[in-house]
Amino acid sequence: MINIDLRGLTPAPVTPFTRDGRVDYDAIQRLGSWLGSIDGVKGLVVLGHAGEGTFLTQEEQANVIRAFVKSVDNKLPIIAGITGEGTEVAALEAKRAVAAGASAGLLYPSHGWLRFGYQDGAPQDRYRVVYEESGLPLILFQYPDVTKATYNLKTLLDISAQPGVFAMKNGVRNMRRWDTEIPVIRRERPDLQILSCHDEYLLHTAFDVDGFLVGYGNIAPEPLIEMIKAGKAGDYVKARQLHDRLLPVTKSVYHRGSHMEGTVALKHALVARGILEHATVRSPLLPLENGAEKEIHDAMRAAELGRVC
Ligand SMILES: N[C@@H](CC=O)C(=O)O
Repeated sequence: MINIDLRGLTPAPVTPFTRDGRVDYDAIQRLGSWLGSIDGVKGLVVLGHAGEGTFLTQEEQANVIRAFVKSVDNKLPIIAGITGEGTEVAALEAKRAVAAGASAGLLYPSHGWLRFGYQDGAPQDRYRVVYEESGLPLILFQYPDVTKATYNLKTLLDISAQPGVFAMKNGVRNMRRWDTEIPVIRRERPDLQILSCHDEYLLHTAFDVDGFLVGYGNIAPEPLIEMIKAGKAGDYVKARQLHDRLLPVTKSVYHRGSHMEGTVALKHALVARGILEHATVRSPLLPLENGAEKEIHDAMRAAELGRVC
């Protein structure tokens, strides 16, 4: 029995860097302790896309997990992105995450699948082996329908029935699939926690989920927690108000050329909140174009997301 409750907001924190590119552990402490202090935040997923997890060395990955565990005083589950390409490599990564104090893992698809697709049964095997070898409880990660790494309904049902899998982060971004598959998954896997990661479509998915697992949770945890509550209550008017309030931020962070740029934008927005001092990222991320920083700060002001420290 896995005892991790993510029914609420689970932000995926960025990894702050110093200006010369080292991991900034003081900033992790500020970010983690702030997020961890907010009622309705249920856990943190570190080393994900927003966390630039694949840009870190193995030693840095372990240290980042440890630093976030410390930042929340061990009171919230710290969940590690597990991204290794090969299944055995991912299992070793999961074992290192356990040793560093992670309570669970968000298991990414093997990267090559994005381009080439996968053999039938390979995703099920990946989840089985990583769990059996590491003992790390796992979140199933559904990639967008436009990628070849997306899982069909049968694969989702198979994986979510396997030991160790307790939640699904769904970012399918195909509303036909969302509308038809979520009810089936709910019916067939009633204990599975279903979390939306549609940063740019949160209003549209809020009514069907147990919570959000999003990079967006770094910068706007308070209204997102309200939106999750409104979704659960079936209160469209309230959810729509929150969506409209956040729209300038959504546009300036997530309507960019690439979802990857969202990570750079998140760091600018965290400067606006007083948590970070600058938006340094690691290659292959690059600084945003001239004017983007001001646009993001203006949007944060318009959405009444001010400094917290
Ligand atoms: N929110 C994005 C990026 C997260 O990893 C997604 O949909 O997967």
